[in-house]
Amino acid sequence: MPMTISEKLLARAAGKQEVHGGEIIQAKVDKAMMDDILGPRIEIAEKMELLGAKVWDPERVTIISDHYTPPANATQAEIVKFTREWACANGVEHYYEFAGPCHQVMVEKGRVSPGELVVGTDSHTCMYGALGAFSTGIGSTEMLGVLVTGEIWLKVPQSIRVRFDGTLPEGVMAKDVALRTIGTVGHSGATYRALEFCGTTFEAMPMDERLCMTNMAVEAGAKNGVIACDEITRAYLRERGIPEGEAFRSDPGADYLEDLSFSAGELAPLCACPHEVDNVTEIANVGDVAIHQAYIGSCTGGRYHDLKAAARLLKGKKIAKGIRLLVSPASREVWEACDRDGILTTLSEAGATILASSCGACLGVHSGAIGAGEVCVSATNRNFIGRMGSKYGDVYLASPLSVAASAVTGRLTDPRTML
Ligand SMILES: CC(C)[C@H](C(=O)O)[C@@H](O)C(=O)O
Ligand code: SF4
Repeated sequence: MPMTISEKLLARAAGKQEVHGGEIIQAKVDKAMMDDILGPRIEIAEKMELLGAKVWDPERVTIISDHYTPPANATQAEIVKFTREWACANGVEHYYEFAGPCHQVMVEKGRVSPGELVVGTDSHTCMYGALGAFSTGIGSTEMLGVLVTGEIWLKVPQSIRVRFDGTLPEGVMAKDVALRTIGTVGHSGATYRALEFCGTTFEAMPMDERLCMTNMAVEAGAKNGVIACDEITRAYLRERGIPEGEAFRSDPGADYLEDLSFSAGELAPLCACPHEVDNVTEIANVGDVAIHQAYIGSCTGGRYHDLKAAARLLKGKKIAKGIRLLVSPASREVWEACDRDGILTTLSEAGATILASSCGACLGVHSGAIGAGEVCVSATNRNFIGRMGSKYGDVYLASPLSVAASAVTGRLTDPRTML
Protein backbone atom coordinates (compact mmCIF):
# COMPACT_ATOMS: atom_id res chain seq x y z
CA MET A 1 0.00 0.00 0.00
CA PRO A 2 1.24 3.55 -0.69
CA MET A 3 2.87 5.32 2.28
CA THR A 4 3.37 8.90 3.41
CA ILE A 5 6.89 10.21 4.02
CA SER A 6 6.40 9.90 7.79
CA GLU A 7 5.30 6.28 7.41
CA LYS A 8 8.32 5.54 5.22
CA LEU A 9 10.69 7.15 7.72
CA LEU A 10 9.28 5.03 10.55
CA ALA A 11 9.22 1.86 8.42
CA ARG A 12 12.96 2.37 7.96
CA ALA A 13 13.48 2.93 11.71
CA ALA A 14 11.44 -0.20 12.48
CA GLY A 15 13.28 -2.29 9.86
CA LYS A 16 9.96 -3.01 8.11
CA GLN A 17 8.85 -2.81 4.49
CA GLU A 18 5.65 -0.98 5.35
CA VAL A 19 3.99 0.69 8.32
CA HIS A 20 0.82 2.79 8.46
CA GLY A 21 -0.76 5.35 10.75
CA GLY A 22 -2.02 3.91 14.03
CA GLU A 23 0.44 0.99 14.18
CA ILE A 24 2.75 0.56 17.19
CA ILE A 25 6.39 -0.06 16.22
CA GLN A 26 9.68 -0.69 17.97
CA ALA A 27 12.21 1.60 16.30
CA LYS A 28 15.96 2.05 16.31
CA VAL A 29 16.95 5.61 17.16
CA ASP A 30 19.62 7.15 14.93
CA LYS A 31 20.39 10.19 17.08
CA ALA A 32 19.36 11.39 20.57
CA MET A 33 19.58 14.96 21.89
CA MET A 34 19.38 16.23 25.46
CA ASP A 35 19.43 19.82 26.62
CA ASP A 36 20.20 21.33 29.98
CA ILE A 37 16.79 21.31 31.61
CA LEU A 38 18.30 19.58 34.53
CA GLY A 39 15.49 18.42 36.76
CA PRO A 40 14.45 15.49 34.58
CA ARG A 41 18.06 14.92 33.52
CA ILE A 42 19.13 14.29 37.14
CA GLU A 43 16.44 11.61 37.15
CA ILE A 44 18.01 10.08 34.04
CA ALA A 45 21.49 10.25 35.52
CA GLU A 46 20.42 8.73 38.84
CA LYS A 47 18.48 5.90 37.22
CA MET A 48 21.33 5.06 34.85
CA GLU A 49 23.71 4.91 37.78
CA LEU A 50 21.24 2.71 39.67
CA LEU A 51 21.02 0.43 36.63
CA GLY A 52 24.78 0.48 36.21
CA ALA A 53 23.88 1.27 32.64
CA LYS A 54 26.03 2.88 29.98
CA VAL A 55 24.97 5.08 27.06
CA TRP A 56 24.20 2.65 24.17
CA ASP A 57 26.28 4.62 21.62
CA PRO A 58 27.76 7.96 22.80
CA GLU A 59 28.60 8.90 19.20
CA ARG A 60 24.86 9.09 18.48
CA VAL A 61 24.14 11.35 21.44
CA THR A 62 24.34 15.17 21.49
CA ILE A 63 24.03 17.19 24.68
CA ILE A 64 23.58 20.94 24.53
CA SER A 65 23.53 23.53 27.31
CA ASP A 66 21.32 26.28 25.91
CA HIS A 67 18.50 27.23 28.28
CA TYR A 68 20.77 28.38 31.09
CA THR A 69 23.73 29.76 29.23
CA PRO A 70 25.23 32.13 30.09
CA PRO A 71 24.10 31.20 33.62
CA ALA A 72 22.25 34.09 35.31
CA ASN A 73 22.83 32.75 38.85
CA ALA A 74 24.41 29.94 40.85
CA THR A 75 21.46 27.58 40.33
CA GLN A 76 21.72 27.89 36.57
CA ALA A 77 25.50 27.57 36.77
CA GLU A 78 25.12 24.30 38.70
CA ILE A 79 22.72 22.98 36.05
CA VAL A 80 25.16 23.76 33.24
CA LYS A 81 28.06 22.33 35.27
CA PHE A 82 26.11 19.09 35.90
CA THR A 83 25.19 18.81 32.22
CA ARG A 84 28.78 19.38 31.09
CA GLU A 85 30.19 16.89 33.59
CA TRP A 86 27.55 14.24 32.85
CA ALA A 87 28.32 14.44 29.14
CA CYS A 88 32.03 14.02 29.82
CA ALA A 89 31.57 11.19 32.32
CA ASN A 90 29.41 9.28 29.81
CA GLY A 91 31.72 9.70 26.84
CA VAL A 92 29.40 12.06 24.96
CA GLU A 93 31.85 14.06 22.85
CA HIS A 94 29.12 15.98 21.01
CA TYR A 95 28.62 18.42 23.89
CA TYR A 96 27.95 22.08 23.13
CA GLU A 97 27.74 25.13 25.37
CA PHE A 98 27.39 28.74 24.26
CA ALA A 99 26.67 27.38 20.79
CA GLY A 100 23.02 28.49 20.92
CA PRO A 101 19.57 26.87 21.24
CA CYS A 102 19.81 23.11 20.87
CA HIS A 103 17.76 22.72 17.69
CA GLN A 104 19.76 25.17 15.61
CA VAL A 105 22.98 23.58 16.88
CA MET A 106 21.72 20.08 15.96
CA VAL A 107 21.04 20.98 12.32
CA GLU A 108 24.12 23.19 11.88
CA LYS A 109 26.57 20.71 13.40
CA GLY A 110 25.40 17.90 11.14
CA ARG A 111 23.77 15.94 13.94
CA VAL A 112 20.76 15.17 11.71
CA SER A 113 20.61 13.62 8.25
CA PRO A 114 17.62 12.95 5.98
CA GLY A 115 15.93 9.61 6.65
CA GLU A 116 16.95 9.42 10.30
CA LEU A 117 14.84 8.97 13.43
CA VAL A 118 15.95 11.63 15.92
CA VAL A 119 14.51 12.10 19.40
CA GLY A 120 15.21 14.86 21.89
CA THR A 121 14.18 15.95 25.36
CA ASP A 122 12.77 19.21 24.05
CA SER A 123 9.35 19.70 22.48
CA HIS A 124 10.68 21.54 19.40
CA THR A 125 12.82 18.56 18.36
CA CYS A 126 10.26 18.22 15.53
CA MET A 127 12.23 21.00 13.79
CA TYR A 128 14.60 18.55 12.08
CA GLY A 129 11.78 17.37 9.81
CA ALA A 130 12.83 20.26 7.57
CA LEU A 131 15.83 18.08 6.69
CA GLY A 132 13.63 15.12 5.78
CA ALA A 133 14.11 13.30 9.11
CA PHE A 134 11.46 12.00 11.50
CA SER A 135 12.17 13.92 14.68
CA THR A 136 10.13 14.38 17.81
CA GLY A 137 10.34 15.48 21.43
CA ILE A 138 10.20 12.80 24.15
CA GLY A 139 10.09 12.79 27.95
CA SER A 140 12.96 11.98 30.31
CA THR A 141 11.79 8.47 31.13
CA GLU A 142 11.57 7.66 27.41
CA MET A 143 15.03 9.17 26.94
CA LEU A 144 16.36 6.92 29.70
CA GLY A 145 15.14 3.94 27.69
CA VAL A 146 16.72 5.29 24.50
CA LEU A 147 20.08 6.01 26.14
CA VAL A 148 20.28 2.48 27.52
CA THR A 149 18.81 0.51 24.59
CA GLY A 150 19.02 2.76 21.53
CA GLU A 151 15.37 1.94 20.80
CA ILE A 152 11.94 3.46 21.40
CA TRP A 153 8.36 2.37 20.77
CA LEU A 154 6.22 4.75 18.76
CA LYS A 155 2.67 4.89 17.47
CA VAL A 156 2.89 5.76 13.78
CA PRO A 157 1.12 9.12 13.37
CA GLN A 158 -1.50 9.62 10.68
CA SER A 159 -0.58 12.50 8.41
CA ILE A 160 -2.20 15.84 7.71
CA ARG A 161 -1.01 17.31 4.41
CA VAL A 162 -0.56 21.09 4.55
CA ARG A 163 -0.14 22.54 1.07
CA PHE A 164 0.80 26.14 0.40
CA ASP A 165 1.12 27.22 -3.22
CA GLY A 166 2.32 30.48 -4.70
CA THR A 167 4.79 33.18 -3.78
CA LEU A 168 4.81 34.81 -0.35
CA PRO A 169 3.90 38.51 -0.66
CA GLU A 170 6.45 41.16 0.34
CA GLY A 171 6.52 41.47 4.13
CA VAL A 172 5.30 37.90 4.75
CA MET A 173 7.65 35.25 6.17
CA ALA A 174 7.55 31.57 7.10
CA LYS A 175 6.42 32.55 10.60
CA ASP A 176 3.23 33.92 9.04
CA VAL A 177 2.77 30.62 7.17
CA ALA A 178 3.23 28.76 10.45
CA LEU A 179 0.78 31.01 12.28
CA ARG A 180 -1.81 30.62 9.51
CA THR A 181 -1.44 26.85 9.77
CA ILE A 182 -1.70 26.80 13.58
CA GLY A 183 -4.55 29.29 13.56
CA THR A 184 -6.42 26.96 11.19
CA VAL A 185 -5.59 23.62 12.83
CA GLY A 186 -5.68 24.87 16.43
CA HIS A 187 -3.07 24.40 19.19
CA SER A 188 -4.11 20.77 19.66
CA GLY A 189 -5.70 20.05 16.29
CA ALA A 190 -2.77 17.97 15.11
CA THR A 191 -2.23 16.05 18.35
CA TYR A 192 -0.28 12.90 17.58
CA ARG A 193 -0.45 13.63 13.87
CA ALA A 194 2.33 14.23 11.35
CA LEU A 195 2.19 17.59 9.58
CA GLU A 196 3.53 17.19 6.06
CA PHE A 197 4.28 20.53 4.41
CA CYS A 198 4.26 20.61 0.60
CA GLY A 199 3.47 22.84 -2.37
CA THR A 200 5.32 25.42 -4.42
CA THR A 201 5.61 27.86 -1.50
CA PHE A 202 7.73 25.40 0.49
CA GLU A 203 9.64 24.29 -2.62
CA ALA A 204 10.85 27.89 -2.98
CA MET A 205 11.47 28.40 0.75
CA PRO A 206 15.09 28.66 1.95
CA MET A 207 16.12 26.17 4.64
CA ASP A 208 16.15 28.82 7.40
CA GLU A 209 12.46 29.40 6.73
CA ARG A 210 11.60 25.71 6.44
CA LEU A 211 13.16 25.15 9.85
CA CYS A 212 10.79 27.75 11.31
CA MET A 213 7.82 25.82 9.86
CA THR A 214 8.73 22.40 11.22
CA ASN A 215 9.90 23.91 14.52
CA MET A 216 6.35 25.14 15.14
CA ALA A 217 4.61 21.87 14.19
CA VAL A 218 4.40 20.98 17.89
CA GLU A 219 2.46 24.22 18.49
CA ALA A 220 -0.42 22.54 16.65
CA GLY A 221 0.14 19.47 18.83
CA ALA A 222 1.90 17.52 16.08
CA LYS A 223 4.18 14.54 16.72
CA ASN A 224 6.41 15.67 13.85
CA GLY A 225 6.58 18.12 10.97
CA VAL A 226 8.28 17.15 7.72
CA ILE A 227 9.29 18.59 4.36
CA ALA A 228 10.59 16.22 1.67
CA CYS A 229 14.24 16.52 0.70
CA ASP A 230 15.03 18.45 -2.46
CA GLU A 231 17.91 20.42 -3.98
CA ILE A 232 17.60 23.11 -1.28
CA THR A 233 18.03 20.42 1.39
CA ARG A 234 20.96 18.84 -0.42
CA ALA A 235 22.66 22.24 -0.84
CA TYR A 236 22.25 22.93 2.89
CA LEU A 237 23.79 19.56 3.72
CA ARG A 238 26.63 19.96 1.20
CA GLU A 239 27.55 23.42 2.54
CA ARG A 240 28.04 21.88 5.98
CA GLY A 241 29.52 18.56 4.95
CA ILE A 242 26.51 16.75 6.43
CA PRO A 243 25.87 13.16 5.17
CA GLU A 244 23.08 13.12 2.57
CA GLY A 245 21.26 10.27 4.34
CA GLU A 246 18.18 8.75 2.70
CA ALA A 247 15.58 10.93 0.98
CA PHE A 248 11.95 9.81 1.12
CA ARG A 249 8.84 11.22 -0.55
CA SER A 250 5.18 10.37 -0.05
CA ASP A 251 3.68 7.93 -2.57
CA PRO A 252 0.88 9.06 -4.84
CA GLY A 253 -2.31 7.75 -3.30
CA ALA A 254 -0.91 7.68 0.24
CA ASP A 255 -3.55 7.99 2.94
CA TYR A 256 -3.97 11.38 4.67
CA LEU A 257 -6.26 12.12 7.55
CA GLU A 258 -6.75 15.65 6.26
CA ASP A 259 -5.72 17.77 3.28
CA LEU A 260 -5.36 21.52 3.90
CA SER A 261 -4.67 23.87 1.01
CA PHE A 262 -3.73 27.54 1.18
CA SER A 263 -2.74 30.22 -1.29
CA ALA A 264 0.43 31.98 -0.17
CA GLY A 265 -0.62 35.07 -2.11
CA GLU A 266 -3.53 35.62 0.29
CA LEU A 267 -1.27 35.75 3.35
CA ALA A 268 -0.68 38.97 5.31
CA PRO A 269 1.60 39.56 8.33
CA LEU A 270 -0.03 37.76 11.25
CA CYS A 271 0.35 37.63 14.99
CA ALA A 272 -0.67 35.23 17.75
CA CYS A 273 -2.30 37.33 20.45
CA PRO A 274 -2.09 36.55 24.18
CA HIS A 275 -2.24 33.96 25.52
CA GLU A 276 -2.51 31.16 22.94
CA VAL A 277 -0.42 30.37 19.87
CA ASP A 278 -3.59 29.70 17.82
CA ASN A 279 -5.15 33.07 18.73
CA VAL A 280 -4.10 34.30 15.29
CA THR A 281 -5.16 37.43 13.44
CA GLU A 282 -3.78 39.85 10.87
CA ILE A 283 -1.62 42.52 12.48
CA ALA A 284 -3.52 45.08 10.41
CA ASN A 285 -6.70 44.10 12.31
CA VAL A 286 -5.33 43.93 15.87
CA GLY A 287 -5.94 47.57 16.70
CA ASP A 288 -3.63 49.85 18.63
CA VAL A 289 -1.24 47.80 20.81
CA ALA A 290 1.66 49.62 22.46
CA ILE A 291 4.72 47.45 23.08
CA HIS A 292 7.60 47.68 25.59
CA GLN A 293 9.90 45.00 24.19
CA ALA A 294 10.61 43.46 20.79
CA TYR A 295 12.51 40.16 20.63
CA ILE A 296 14.18 38.50 17.65
CA GLY A 297 15.78 35.20 18.53
CA SER A 298 15.30 31.52 19.47
CA CYS A 299 15.27 28.29 17.48
CA THR A 300 12.17 29.66 15.73
CA GLY A 301 13.10 33.18 14.65
CA GLY A 302 16.80 33.87 15.24
CA ARG A 303 18.44 32.53 12.09
CA TYR A 304 20.53 34.42 9.50
CA HIS A 305 17.48 34.89 7.23
CA ASP A 306 15.54 36.36 10.16
CA LEU A 307 18.21 38.82 11.27
CA LYS A 308 18.94 39.83 7.68
CA ALA A 309 15.26 40.58 7.05
CA ALA A 310 15.05 42.64 10.25
CA ALA A 311 18.24 44.55 9.38
CA ARG A 312 16.91 45.29 5.88
CA LEU A 313 13.84 46.94 7.40
CA LEU A 314 15.78 48.73 10.16
CA LYS A 315 18.61 50.07 7.94
CA GLY A 316 18.79 53.83 8.53
CA LYS A 317 15.97 53.76 11.09
CA LYS A 318 15.93 54.00 14.90
CA ILE A 319 13.73 52.07 17.31
CA ALA A 320 11.16 54.10 19.22
CA LYS A 321 12.25 55.88 22.39
CA GLY A 322 11.74 53.73 25.48
CA ILE A 323 11.46 50.47 23.50
CA ARG A 324 13.82 47.53 24.03
CA LEU A 325 14.76 45.58 20.87
CA LEU A 326 16.66 42.45 21.93
CA VAL A 327 18.33 40.24 19.34
CA SER A 328 19.75 36.81 20.15
CA PRO A 329 21.27 35.05 17.09
CA ALA A 330 20.08 31.40 17.00
CA SER A 331 23.63 30.09 17.20
CA ARG A 332 27.29 31.07 17.36
CA GLU A 333 27.50 30.30 13.63
CA VAL A 334 24.58 32.65 12.91
CA TRP A 335 26.15 35.31 15.13
CA GLU A 336 29.47 35.12 13.25
CA ALA A 337 27.81 35.20 9.81
CA CYS A 338 25.63 38.17 10.76
CA ASP A 339 28.64 39.95 12.26
CA ARG A 340 30.72 39.28 9.14
CA ASP A 341 27.96 40.68 6.89
CA GLY A 342 27.36 43.83 8.94
CA ILE A 343 23.89 42.72 10.01
CA LEU A 344 24.65 43.01 13.72
CA THR A 345 26.09 46.50 13.16
CA THR A 346 22.94 47.60 11.31
CA LEU A 347 20.72 46.21 14.07
CA SER A 348 22.85 47.81 16.76
CA GLU A 349 22.88 51.18 14.97
CA ALA A 350 19.06 51.04 14.96
CA GLY A 351 19.16 50.64 18.73
CA ALA A 352 19.04 46.86 19.15
CA THR A 353 20.81 45.13 22.04
CA ILE A 354 22.62 42.05 20.74
CA LEU A 355 22.53 39.16 23.22
CA ALA A 356 24.34 35.86 23.56
CA SER A 357 22.99 32.95 21.48
CA SER A 358 20.74 31.31 24.04
CA CYS A 359 17.20 30.29 24.94
CA GLY A 360 17.13 33.03 27.59
CA ALA A 361 14.34 35.46 26.84
CA CYS A 362 12.31 32.93 24.82
CA LEU A 363 11.20 31.19 28.00
CA GLY A 364 11.80 34.11 30.33
CA VAL A 365 14.65 32.64 32.37
CA HIS A 366 17.28 35.34 31.68
CA SER A 367 18.47 37.95 29.15
CA GLY A 368 15.22 39.83 28.62
CA ALA A 369 12.31 38.65 30.78
CA ILE A 370 9.33 41.06 30.85
CA GLY A 371 7.62 42.63 33.86
CA ALA A 372 3.99 42.95 34.91
CA GLY A 373 1.94 44.99 32.44
CA GLU A 374 4.64 44.82 29.80
CA VAL A 375 3.97 43.81 26.21
CA CYS A 376 6.52 41.93 24.12
CA VAL A 377 6.24 41.23 20.40
CA SER A 378 8.40 38.18 19.79
CA ALA A 379 9.72 36.06 16.92
CA THR A 380 9.55 33.00 19.19
CA ASN A 381 6.99 30.19 19.32
CA ARG A 382 5.03 30.35 22.57
CA ASN A 383 2.97 33.08 24.28
CA PHE A 384 1.20 31.34 27.13
CA ILE A 385 0.80 33.22 30.44
CA GLY A 386 4.19 33.80 32.05
CA ARG A 387 6.15 32.47 29.07
CA MET A 388 8.55 35.37 28.80
CA GLY A 389 8.57 36.52 32.43
CA SER A 390 5.74 38.03 34.47
CA LYS A 391 2.40 36.22 34.36
CA TYR A 392 0.94 39.74 34.08
CA GLY A 393 2.87 40.38 30.85
CA ASP A 394 1.53 39.89 27.32
CA VAL A 395 3.37 38.23 24.42
CA TYR A 396 2.40 38.62 20.76
CA LEU A 397 4.10 36.15 18.41
CA ALA A 398 5.02 37.50 14.99
CA SER A 399 7.63 37.29 12.25
CA PRO A 400 11.05 38.94 12.63
CA LEU A 401 9.96 41.56 10.07
CA SER A 402 6.84 42.38 12.10
CA VAL A 403 8.91 42.52 15.29
CA ALA A 404 11.37 44.94 13.68
CA ALA A 405 8.62 47.19 12.33
CA SER A 406 6.93 47.23 15.76
CA ALA A 407 10.21 48.26 17.42
CA VAL A 408 10.39 51.32 15.15
CA THR A 409 6.87 52.57 15.97
CA GLY A 410 6.59 51.24 19.53
CA ARG A 411 3.28 49.63 18.53
CA LEU A 412 2.31 46.33 16.91
CA THR A 413 2.98 47.19 13.26
CA ASP A 414 2.44 45.56 9.86
CA PRO A 415 5.91 45.60 8.24
CA ARG A 416 4.39 46.24 4.81
CA THR A 417 3.87 49.83 5.95
CA MET A 418 7.67 50.24 6.01
CA LEU A 419 8.90 48.19 3.05
C1 LIG B 1 12.24 23.76 28.83
C2 LIG B 1 12.11 22.81 27.63
C3 LIG B 1 11.95 21.47 28.10
C4 LIG B 1 11.00 23.38 26.77
C5 LIG B 1 10.55 22.49 25.63
O1 LIG B 1 10.56 21.26 25.78
O2 LIG B 1 10.11 23.02 24.60
C6 LIG B 1 11.51 24.71 26.21
O3 LIG B 1 12.56 24.53 25.29
C7 LIG B 1 10.41 25.49 25.59
O4 LIG B 1 10.59 26.04 24.49
O5 LIG B 1 9.35 25.56 26.25
S1 SF4 C 1 11.69 27.28 21.94
FE1 SF4 C 1 12.94 28.74 23.03
S2 SF4 C 1 13.39 27.75 24.98
FE2 SF4 C 1 12.66 26.15 23.61
S3 SF4 C 1 14.55 25.32 22.67
FE3 SF4 C 1 13.81 26.93 21.29
S4 SF4 C 1 14.90 28.79 21.94
FE4 SF4 C 1 15.09 27.28 23.58
